[in-house]
Amino acid sequence: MSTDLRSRVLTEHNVSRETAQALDLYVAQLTRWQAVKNLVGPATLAEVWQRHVADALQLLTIAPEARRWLDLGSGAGIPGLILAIAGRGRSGFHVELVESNARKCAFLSETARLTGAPVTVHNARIEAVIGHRAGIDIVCARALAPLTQLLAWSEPLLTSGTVGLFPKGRDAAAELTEAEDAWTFARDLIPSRTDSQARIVRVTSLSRVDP
Ligand SMILES: C[S@@+](CC[C@H](N)C(=O)[O-])C[C@H]1O[C@@H](n2cnc3c(N)ncnc32)[C@H](O)[C@@H]1O
Repeated sequence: MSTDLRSRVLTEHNVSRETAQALDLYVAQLTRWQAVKNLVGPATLAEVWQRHVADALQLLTIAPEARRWLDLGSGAGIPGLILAIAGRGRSGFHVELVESNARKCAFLSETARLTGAPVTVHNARIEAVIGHRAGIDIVCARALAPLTQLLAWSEPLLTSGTVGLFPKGRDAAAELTEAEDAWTFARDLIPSRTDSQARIVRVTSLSRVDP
């Protein structure tokens, strides 16, 4: 682990000592489970503070007022569990994590318990749960599916006032073009703080394109 990177990330995000301890616990858990369960790309663990922690925390800076989050395809809790750890001191802050892989859900539940992160873990497929969610401020998903698919899954929320935040790589513009064939929506492309090539697509006011 790079101590410099850790310090830089904690300073940039103005993280309290308690939250820093909880994030350290998250990283320790990820490292421990990774040895046997392979939760993230092995090469990314050496840069966990930049590639995963900072990449997740930047969403809080985009939506500082949001309290109720839904993270689709959470995997090892990126971004959802990291957001919950950082936001746990904020009144009403809560993150729902949807993940179909039971092994990853075991990691999410154990790490949330150890860090005191306010989450609900849904060990389920997105299709089975998303139509039953309400009162969600932000739906997010990283490294899960092309934007068109993310919009299709999130339709019940994005047509009802929820905002979508979808971190994307250098193909963000192409994914937007494809999505605009099927959907009408307002959107911004926000530069990523962790990768100069990457963008976070913010989506609001979704509706289907008339046939
Ligand atoms: C490539 S990983 C990304 C994980 C994490 N968001 C990240 O950025 O590191 C995608 C995750 O989504 C989960 N997943 C894929 N399709 C899903 C579905 N339909 N419902 C629930 N989870 C799903 C997979 O099990 C996997 O853990």
